[in-house]
Amino acid sequence: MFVSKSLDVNNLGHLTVGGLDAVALAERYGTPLYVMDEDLIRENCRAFKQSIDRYYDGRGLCTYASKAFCCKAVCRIAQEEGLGLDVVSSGELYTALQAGFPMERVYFHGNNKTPAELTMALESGVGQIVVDNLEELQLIGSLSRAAGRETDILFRIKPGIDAHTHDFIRTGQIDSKFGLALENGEAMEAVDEAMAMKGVRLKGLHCHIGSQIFDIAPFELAAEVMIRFMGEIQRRYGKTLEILDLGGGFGIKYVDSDNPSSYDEYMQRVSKVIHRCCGEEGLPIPYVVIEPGRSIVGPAGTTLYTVGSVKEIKNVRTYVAIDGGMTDNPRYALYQAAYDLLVANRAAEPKTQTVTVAGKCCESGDLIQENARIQEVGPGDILAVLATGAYNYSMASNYNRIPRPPVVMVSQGESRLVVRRESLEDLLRNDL
Ligand SMILES: Cc1ncc(COP(=O)(O)O)c(C=O)c1O
Ligand SMILES: N[C@@H](CCCC[NH3+])C(=O)O
Repeated sequence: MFVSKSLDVNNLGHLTVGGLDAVALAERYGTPLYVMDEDLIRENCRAFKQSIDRYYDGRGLCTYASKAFCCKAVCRIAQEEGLGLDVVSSGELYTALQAGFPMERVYFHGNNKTPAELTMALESGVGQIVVDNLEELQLIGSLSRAAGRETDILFRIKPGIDAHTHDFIRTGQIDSKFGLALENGEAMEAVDEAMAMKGVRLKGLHCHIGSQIFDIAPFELAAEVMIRFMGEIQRRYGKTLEILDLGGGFGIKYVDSDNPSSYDEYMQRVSKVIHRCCGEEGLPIPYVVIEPGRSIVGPAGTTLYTVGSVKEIKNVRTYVAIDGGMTDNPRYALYQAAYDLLVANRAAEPKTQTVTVAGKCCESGDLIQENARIQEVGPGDILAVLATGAYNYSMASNYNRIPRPPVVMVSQGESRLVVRRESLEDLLRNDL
């Protein structure tokens, strides 16, 4: 009935998230409110971990891509579930450090890491740095040598694959700001430089072909391209790379028409390709890393808003205005992302009208969804937007000086605050 198994309807006809009444949560914590089902996050972590253990005989790692939703509580969950962590900035790294995340299981990504970020990563003992470009390679080399150490690196490779997803979240093709291309030789040039360089140890390769991808075929193709390149490196240098990081990108169900493949099927099919290609190239099976973000936290999140005005413009459309908007969920404004929504206090009723849900920012494009089917709705109702656990809180802003909403985790029938609501004083904390 719902896009996420976290959701249900109780005998009051209210939406429940992780078994708790959404209307009661909205009353207790206020709106807008992000609610995350901790049990579902843990279930997703375990499903990925078990799968990778099964297909690679325990020689692999599921790292959680923290960009999807980063706070101390989620880093602790990833740690407790035995996952690694993908970070892309000093802020995400700092969050992981403050959460006590084991640094050897951290992979540091990013297409333009600053010298300060790289220094912080080296000083914190980050396990692997995923190098994006030649300038970064030089920088890591010199920082490592100055510190009298050797740093384990992977190269981010563009496998030249065009995955079917929104243009802004496609990253595997040659025209991408991320990584080193194979076609024009720059990836091998980087390998040559790394092999000759003191201060770095080339441990492996990484690719990430995009996000919200439903087909398994482009992932299989990427794995094959990467193993072939590992074979080339082996023949050129007699060096066997140990790690193959295949990134994340697995699609989730936002609306009924979305039909994601099972993650286990993805793992099985990709591992088959890896086993076959390694056999053909005469390579041992590498330590395989994956980096799901959206698929771990996305389905676990629900955002709750209070409806303010309902503006019916005859023969045009009906705007339902909420007390949040693009500041807590910019995904419709950015990608026209589809979401399922409902009136949480009338969740059992049929959806009888079509509305546009608008935020409160001074911006006409501040919409959460257009032409959304929804129950009868009026001022004071609680509107729920479903499957908002990924790239909502983490992409929130303070535009119009709107404070960011809090995050509540629900687990085993209890709720707890894991990120406080920003206060007006918080908004001024850096003003002089
Ligand atoms: C390098 C890298 N790894 C992992 C991810 C996580 O992707 P997703 O949230 O789609 O699983 C991303 C974001 O697309 C990424 O850029
Ligand atoms: N932020 C994007 C995805 C980018 C993934 C990060 N590389 C989204 O909301 O879909």
